[in-house]
Amino acid sequence: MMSGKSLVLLNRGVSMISRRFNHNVGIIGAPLSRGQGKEGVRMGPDALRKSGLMTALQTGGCNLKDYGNLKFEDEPEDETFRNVKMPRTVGKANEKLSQAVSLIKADGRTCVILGGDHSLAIGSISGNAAFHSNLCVVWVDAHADINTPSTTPSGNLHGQPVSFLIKELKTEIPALPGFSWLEPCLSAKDIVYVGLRDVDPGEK
Ligand SMILES: NC(=[NH2+])NCCC[C@H](N)C(=O)O
Repeated sequence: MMSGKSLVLLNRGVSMISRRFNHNVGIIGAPLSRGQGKEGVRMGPDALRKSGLMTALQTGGCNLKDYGNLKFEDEPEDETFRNVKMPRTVGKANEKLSQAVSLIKADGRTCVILGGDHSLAIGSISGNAAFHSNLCVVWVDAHADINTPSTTPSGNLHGQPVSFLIKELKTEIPALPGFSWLEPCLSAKDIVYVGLRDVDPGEK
C-alpha cells in the first residue's frame, strides 16, 4: 500500500515526466551559407530531417510542429563592407530568422533551428531574447565566433555573431548594411563557452 507521502512523490515524478514528455517544440530550417564560403551548409536542414531528427525528437517525447524552411535570397550588389563579406544577405537572413523564432516562441514552443552556417546565431539568439529578458547562452563550439568587423581574419560573418550580440561590444560594431534592425541583447556575463580550441588573436 502506498503512504500519502509516497503518493505525493509519485505524482510529482509523473508530472515531471509528463512535463518533459510533452515539450512543445517548433522546428525551423534556416538554409544559409553566405556567412562563410562553403555552399553545402545550406543543405543542413533537409539533411538533418532526412537523418531522422524528427523521429528522434518525437521518441524523446517532444510534441513537434515543423515550420518548414525559411527562404533566403542573395541581396543585390552585396559588396564587402570593411572586410565583412555579404553583410546585406546575412543581415537580412538573420532578421527573417529572428522574426520566425519570435513567432514560434509566441506559439508557446521551444524553437529548434536547423542551419545553415553559424552567423545564424544572430537571428536565433536575438529572436529568443525578445521573449526571455534573462536569457543565457551556452556556446558549445571550437570557435568563439566573437571577432568584430575590425578583427575578423576571414571577413566571414560566421566568425562574428557573438560580437554583434554582446552589449559591451556595441561600440566596436560599425553600422553595417543589413544590420540596422539588430540591437545587442546579451551581457558578457550571460554567455559561457564550452570546448574552445581555435581562437583568433583578436578574439582573446
Ligand atoms: N562557426 C565557425 N565555424 N566559425 C569559424 C570561425 C573561423 C575564424 N575564427 C573566423 O573568424 O573566420
